[in-house]
Amino acid sequence: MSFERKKILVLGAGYAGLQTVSKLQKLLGHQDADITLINKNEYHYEATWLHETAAGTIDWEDGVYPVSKVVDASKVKFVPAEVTAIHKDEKRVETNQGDFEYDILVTALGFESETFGIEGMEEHAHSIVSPQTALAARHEIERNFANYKNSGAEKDISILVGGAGFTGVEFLGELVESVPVLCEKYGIDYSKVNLTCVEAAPSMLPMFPENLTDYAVKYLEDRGAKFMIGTPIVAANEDGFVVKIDDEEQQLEASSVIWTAGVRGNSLMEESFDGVKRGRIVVKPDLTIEGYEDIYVIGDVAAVMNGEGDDARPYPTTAQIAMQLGEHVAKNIELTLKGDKKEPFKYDDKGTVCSLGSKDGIGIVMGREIKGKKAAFMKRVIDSRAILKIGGPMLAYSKGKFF
Ligand SMILES: Cc1cc2nc3c(=O)[nH]c(=O)nc-3n(C[C@H](O)[C@H](O)[C@H](O)COP(=O)(O)OP(=O)(O)OC[C@H]3O[C@@H](n4cnc5c(N)ncnc54)[C@H](O)[C@@H]3O)c2cc1C
Repeated sequence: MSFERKKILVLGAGYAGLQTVSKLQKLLGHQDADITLINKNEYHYEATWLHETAAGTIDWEDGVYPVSKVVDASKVKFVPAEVTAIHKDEKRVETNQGDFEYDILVTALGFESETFGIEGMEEHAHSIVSPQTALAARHEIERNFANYKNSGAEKDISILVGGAGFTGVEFLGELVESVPVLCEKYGIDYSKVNLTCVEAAPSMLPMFPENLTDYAVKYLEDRGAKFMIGTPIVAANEDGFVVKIDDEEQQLEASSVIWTAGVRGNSLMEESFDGVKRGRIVVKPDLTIEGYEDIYVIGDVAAVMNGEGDDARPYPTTAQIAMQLGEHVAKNIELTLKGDKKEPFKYDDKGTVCSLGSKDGIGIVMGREIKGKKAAFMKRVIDSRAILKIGGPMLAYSKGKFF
């Protein structure tokens, strides 16, 4: 391939950014481009495993690996740095380690917590959006058990989970596994622990049919979880959540409060681009943004539209689509460098599996409903496949969920 050597800058080493780099280094030769990857940490974390870290069913190190395990240093320069500003008209990115210029930019800065302005939520609730926040939640949960007997043991241990969406349900699935272990470790009767999930919407897990949702609820209720569905949280405070029941505000007391009900795209997006809503910008079918042929936006900071005109709706932001977007951007960059036309992105939805701890789950895979052990097995396949696709067989062997 012969063409002018362009500077390609990739921001973020999550599923989208790291998949872009992994594919680019396969598609391009050493002399074809200057590729730089910038990420806040030296490591990549499996964001889809964070609820496991938060509940304490895995160690946080299990869900992370060094970015250097994926990056071919002869083709890609990896810079651990925090992006602080994107100057789209100057083709320049500012970081805490200096400025970087680019010809082609791939923005893949991922998600952060969204509390929808609920009073006190940011201050009083833990979120599950990074290894650090997940670890903080886990430590607080365990502290309650460790201190239970010293505290006079008058009150039950109560854990409140805000949101019965995908993350909330997966987190509860882990909690019903880890809490009995904590009870045993600290000599506490399981009946002294309350696990309550509060959800504003009248139903939960809208991506699954009712029979699968009912299965998940029964599985979790049988193991001690309680659900308060159709119950809006109006505030969080040091005692727990304030909820609205029959138009009356009521305090729910808790020793630990975890908010799982909202994520948004990185807030750097609003500061850098126009027309950004909740950290997400609408991308064109070729995954660039309007007016900027050389800026690709992918992963949780992108609104990738499904359909056309007024009926168009963004696809849900998931790791599955983030990885497909990363691969597609790498292909479009290769095409551009060769002087060819970029191709439109087509999403291949392979389905969704929601885990209920390590041994159970529900899901729809290739259009077929699954539940129980089969779903748990499928989840391990999906988790390990992500590592295989990005990092290859050796990394999947050391970090995947089968060995
Ligand atoms: C608990 C949980 C369970 C989930 N389960 C599933 C699931 O089962 N299936 C599924 O498909 N999806 C799931 N998701 C959603 C999925 O994790 C996200 O859609 C996915 O992580 C998005 O990938 P991304 O690459 O866009 O962003 P991210 O994974 O968020 O990666 C962004 C990267 O950018 C870095 N970064 C951020 N800001 C800066 C900065 N200023 N400077 C430099 N670097 C920066 C971050 O450190 C990170 O490495 C789950 C999410 C959570 C929280």
